[in-house]
Amino acid sequence: LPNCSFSFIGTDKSNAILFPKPHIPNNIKAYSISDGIPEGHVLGKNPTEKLNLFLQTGPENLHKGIELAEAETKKRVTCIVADAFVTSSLFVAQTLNVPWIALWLPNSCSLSLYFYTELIRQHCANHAGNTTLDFLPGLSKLRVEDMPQDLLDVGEKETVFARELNSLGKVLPQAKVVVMNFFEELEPPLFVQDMRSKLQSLLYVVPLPSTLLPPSDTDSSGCLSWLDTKNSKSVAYVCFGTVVAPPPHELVAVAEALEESGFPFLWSLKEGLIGLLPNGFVERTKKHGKIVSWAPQTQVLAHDSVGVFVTHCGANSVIESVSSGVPMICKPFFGDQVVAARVIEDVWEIGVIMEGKVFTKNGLVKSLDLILVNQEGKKIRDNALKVKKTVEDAGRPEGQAAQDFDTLVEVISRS
Ligand SMILES: O=c1ccn([C@@H]2O[C@H](COP(=O)(O)OP(=O)(O)O[C@H]3O[C@H](CO)[C@@H](O)[C@H](O)[C@H]3O)[C@@H](O)[C@H]2O)c(=O)[nH]1
Repeated sequence: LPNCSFSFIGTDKSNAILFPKPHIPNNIKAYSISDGIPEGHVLGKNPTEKLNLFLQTGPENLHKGIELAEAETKKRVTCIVADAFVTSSLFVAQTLNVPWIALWLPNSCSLSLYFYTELIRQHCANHAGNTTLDFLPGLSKLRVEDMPQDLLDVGEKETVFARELNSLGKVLPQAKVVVMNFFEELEPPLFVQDMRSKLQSLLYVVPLPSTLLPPSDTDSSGCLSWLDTKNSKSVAYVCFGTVVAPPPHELVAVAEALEESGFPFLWSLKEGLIGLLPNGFVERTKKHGKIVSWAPQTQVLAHDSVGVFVTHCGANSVIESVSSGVPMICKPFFGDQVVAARVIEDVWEIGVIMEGKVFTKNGLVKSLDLILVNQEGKKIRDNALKVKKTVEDAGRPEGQAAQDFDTLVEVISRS
């Protein structure tokens, strides 16, 4: 839409990361609003603290961003496209009398939970952890133990972030469009049907097959050339995304498992965490292991040498893994990650969840053996390749993603 102006409202910090990047078209301009973090406040370890502080700033903060954009462009805002859980953006859209388009960026299936909150809470209060939630359309494999804590916390325990999420069942039907960051072709059909019956419009936009995914930043750490020296499907790639980190004893268990199993491994591990690894681990595993603080993940997963992804199941990691046909060993931490892990293990059958959702040396060695070499893992490996094929087909010009993209462009340009 070269004739439309897009004002991207973010915090100073997020804009500073995004906007120096190449490929940003000229008609997108960034405006910064408050991140809600009080001056001098030191953030704790809880990954959602930042979100809570930002969400507390409410609609006034967003209004300020819109005022900045309107003053500079001398144009009126005609449509708001926002992260679904920033629900105050709906109120801003209503005040301005413009359509609200909500983006659901976490793992897609987790959206269902916010339409069945009360039923889920009752079910969880009365059933054991391994009981399935048979009443969830298309997601009857989900279990009580897979339910995000944020969904179950009520009263004083409910954070601002949780409150926003838990209100989505009422809020999202007011969106002109809800956009999923996933492939409709991989969703359980009953889930999609159920969501469509509750929303004005549901579009599946964005991801393309791995070959077309935008490249991650350069391979300055030499991951790809290192992978070139390894055998096909032999390497375990380990990465837990940008937000979470396993507790120290689990990091040690991962290291011990990688050392004991002897499989080649590539580990993207934040610099500050290397000191937590067992003494001498880096030196001892130098021959078959490589640790970097940032890997070009999309290309790593698309590399033929990678045979398994040890992941926290963040939505982008899942998309990148399924696009490349790489089976997963799942260690979800919170929220949508836990739901995705269950879908990976029990719906697509392209991976396994760590027992008890905890890393232990023996547990991880067992899972690596299963996926990389054992005959019993063949079905998982084959399924991962089938899923890759589905994604490739879904990304073709005549596929649903391309059609939904055109529909979204039309909705925005008409508003
Ligand atoms: O060394 C690295 C590490 C990460 N990445 C990229 O960073 C992104 C990480 O995204 P994701 O897998 O979604 O993880 P997080 O950013 O940690 O995920 C947060 O955001 C997701 C999307 O809303 C949610 O699904 C998660 O629960 C939440 O933790 C991916 O594109 C990776 O390719 C790299 O390229 N190299």
